[in-house]
Amino acid sequence: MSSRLADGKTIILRIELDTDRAQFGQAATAIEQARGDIVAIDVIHTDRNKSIRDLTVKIAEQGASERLTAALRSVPGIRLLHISDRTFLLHLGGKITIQPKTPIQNRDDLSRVYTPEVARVCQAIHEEPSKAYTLTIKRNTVAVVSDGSAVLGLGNIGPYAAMPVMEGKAMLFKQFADVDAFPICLDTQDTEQIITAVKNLAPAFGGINLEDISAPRCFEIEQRLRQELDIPVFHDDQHGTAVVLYAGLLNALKLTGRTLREARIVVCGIGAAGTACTKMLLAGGAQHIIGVDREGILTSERTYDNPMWQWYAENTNAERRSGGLAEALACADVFIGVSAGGILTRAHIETMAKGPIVFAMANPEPEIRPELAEDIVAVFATGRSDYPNQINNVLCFPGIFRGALDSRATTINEEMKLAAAEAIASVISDDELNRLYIIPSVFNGRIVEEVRRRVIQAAQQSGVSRRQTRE
Ligand SMILES: NC(=O)C1=CN([C@@H]2O[C@H](COP(=O)(O)OP(=O)(O)OC[C@H]3O[C@@H](n4cnc5c(N)ncnc54)[C@H](O)[C@@H]3O)[C@@H](O)[C@H]2O)C=CC1
Ligand SMILES: CC(=O)C(=O)O
Ligand SMILES: [Mg+2]
Repeated sequence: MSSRLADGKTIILRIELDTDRAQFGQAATAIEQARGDIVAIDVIHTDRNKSIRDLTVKIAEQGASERLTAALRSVPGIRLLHISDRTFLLHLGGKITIQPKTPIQNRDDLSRVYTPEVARVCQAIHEEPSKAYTLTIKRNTVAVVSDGSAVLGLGNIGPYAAMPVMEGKAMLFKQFADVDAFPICLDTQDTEQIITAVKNLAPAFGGINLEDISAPRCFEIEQRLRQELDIPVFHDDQHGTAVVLYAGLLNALKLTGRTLREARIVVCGIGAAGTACTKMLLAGGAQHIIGVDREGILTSERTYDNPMWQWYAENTNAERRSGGLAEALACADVFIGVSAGGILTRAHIETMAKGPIVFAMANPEPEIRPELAEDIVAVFATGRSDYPNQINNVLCFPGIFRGALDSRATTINEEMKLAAAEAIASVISDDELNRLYIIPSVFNGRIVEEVRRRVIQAAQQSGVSRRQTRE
C-alpha cells in the first residue's frame, strides 16, 4: 500500500469474485496497477462459489476511478457490483438533524410543550421580549446565512449547491462549541432582499454568521445588519479568516524573527477575506502591504469602481508599486493568498525575501500546494485539513460565537476579534512553536475555551456585554 496520496479522495468498490475463476490478489494487483491505494477490505458475503467484498480505495488523480473500473472489469471472474464515494455517502440526506430535548410521551407532556400550556410562555415573552433568551432556543442558536455567491473558491454556485458547506459549518459550530447553528441559503443575491430576509428571521437567533457572500455586496450587507440588529452579525469569510490569519502570522513572524511593522506583505485576492485580513494587519501596525487582484497591484495611481478597492489602494502600497503578482512579490517576506487555486508558482516564491512565509489559503485548492515549494519557504500554511498549519476560520467562529452568546453581546467588535486572535496564537507556547506548528489544530481542546474566555472579557471591557458571565 502506498504512502499518503495528494488528494485523498476515497471510494468504495463492491466486487464479486467467482472463487473458482479468480483470486482476490488479482483484484488487488489490478487496483494497485491503476494507482489505487487499498486502505480497508470488508467481506460482505462468502460461500463456496463466490465472495463479495467492499474495498475502500484512496485515489489521487482525476480519472483514477475510471481507470480502476476498467482494470477490474478486465479481470476474468471479477465483477464490479457498485462504486461509491465515501464523501458522497456522508452527505446522503444531509449532515445535521434537529432533536427534541425531552420526549413527548403522553398528553400531559403534549399540553406542556404545545397547546394549551405553551400559551403562558408565549405571553410571558410578549410582555417581556428579553425572555426570548431564557425561554426559547435564541440564546444558543446562530443562523449560518449564505446566498451561494462565493462558496469556498468555487464561485457563484447558488443557494442549493452552497448547502453542504453551510451544513458543514453548522456541524462545526455544534461539535466544537456546542452552538446550535442552522444553515439558511437564500434564493436571492439582491443586497436589499438579503438584508430584509435576515432581519425578518433574526428573532429566532442569538447571532448571524454570514457565509460565502461575495464582495463587495458582503460589506454593505454586513454593515447594515450590524446597524439594524441588536445581535452579533459576523461575516465569517471576512473576520473569522482575518482573526485566524492574524494569529498564524503573529506566530510565523515570531518564529522567523520578523516584526509585523517591518514585514513586507503581499495579499492576493482583495475580496471579502483579503480586505478584512488587511484591515486587521493595518490595525496591528503593519506598514508595508500590497494588494493584488485580477487586474494586478492595487495602487492609488488608479481609480476603481469597487469602493473597497479604492479604499484599499489609498491605504496600502505606500511605494505605489505597479504591475502584477510577480512585481508585488519581489523581495516580499509574506504571501497571503485568499484568491484562487494554483495561481502562485515556485518561481514566484524564489523572488521573495529569504525564508519567506507563504499562507496559501484559497479553498479547496490553495494558491500553491505545499509539496511544490515547502523546501524554499520558512513557513507554509494552507486552509486545508490535510496539511500542517491549517489557517481556517473554523479556528475562530465556534469560539467567538460561544463567547458572544454567553455574554449576550450586542455585537462582535474589534476588541473581541483581537482577543480571539491573541487567544488562538497563545495556545502554542514558545517551546512548541516550529515551522510545522504555527497555528493550533482545530482538534486542540483548548482553543474554544481560550477564545471564549478572552472574548467574554473583551465584550465586558468594551461595554457590549448584556450579561455577567463567568469567564
Ligand atoms: N482558509 C480560510 O479560512 C478561508 C479561505 N477563503 C478562501 O479565499 C478565497 C476567497 O474567498 P472570499 O474572499 O470569500 O471570496 P471573494 O469572492 O470575496 O474574493 C475573492 C477575490 O479573489 C480575486 N481573485 C480571483 N482570482 C484571482 C487571481 N487569479 N489573482 C488575483 N485575484 C484573484 C477575486 O477577484 C476576488 O476579489 C476562496 O478560495 C476561499 O475559499 C475564504 C475565507 C476563509
Ligand atoms: C473556510 C471558508 O470559509 C471558505 O473557504 O470560504
Ligand atoms: Mg467561507
